[in-house]
Amino acid sequence: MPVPAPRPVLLGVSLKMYFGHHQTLNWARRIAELARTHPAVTSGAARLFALPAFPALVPAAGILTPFGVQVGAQDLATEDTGPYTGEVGGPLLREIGCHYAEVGHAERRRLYGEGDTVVAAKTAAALRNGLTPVLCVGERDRGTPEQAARRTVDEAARLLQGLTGTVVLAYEPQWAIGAPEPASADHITAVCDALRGWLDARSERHPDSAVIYGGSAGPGLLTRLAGRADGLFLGRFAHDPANVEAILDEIRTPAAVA
Ligand SMILES: O=C[C@H](O)COP(=O)(O)O
Repeated sequence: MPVPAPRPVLLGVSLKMYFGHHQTLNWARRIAELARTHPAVTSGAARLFALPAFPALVPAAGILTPFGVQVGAQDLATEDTGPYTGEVGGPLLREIGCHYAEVGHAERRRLYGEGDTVVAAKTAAALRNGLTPVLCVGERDRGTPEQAARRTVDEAARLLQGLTGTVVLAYEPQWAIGAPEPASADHITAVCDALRGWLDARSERHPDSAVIYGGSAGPGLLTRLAGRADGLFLGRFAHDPANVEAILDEIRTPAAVA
């Protein structure tokens, strides 16, 4: 039986609300140049995606997608169209070239009161509009890896109940977001292994899905995770493209393996 090809490492970046418009586009140009030239990307060993603020989506997609870097929104409406002032719906996001929509980030839960019902409805909205949800899951308080794994798998199961389609599960322990350091490699791998096992048992419902880690992720972490996560979901440490390059340098390319 042929050996399945290893999954490409998936590196996503959410710019949150950190950058201005021109700053976003300058950053996107640097990332596009990395995607054009870095062997980890050109060999197919790594895939990149970026989630800028809504107004930058169209120009950022114009800069990034020609080099295979997919873009996505940091949020989307539960509804597709109608009288929802200030919201942005999945059909529009799809129309302007989004591939991803992030849902369930801890900041949206904590600051904007989004709970499981809203997060599940946004996940459904993404899937029915052909967008891959980047579904953030993760425990609020620091505990043991076993507790975190149990809680996080339960959360994913709750939020994806009755839904089918490719998803990216972004494991983000809430206590590690905006921190000086990520969670320990042992903690991350225990939870990512549990999420991977859960997804693999549902591969017909959620084909080609990925489990990535976010929460103060930066250079060096992929190496410490030794392939036990499908990639990283980066925040502050991706603001400097040199850090993205350093992370890409950690990924073994087919040429480097041979
Ligand atoms: O969306 C990204 C995560 O919340 C991680 O952000 P951070 O790396 O700045 O902690």
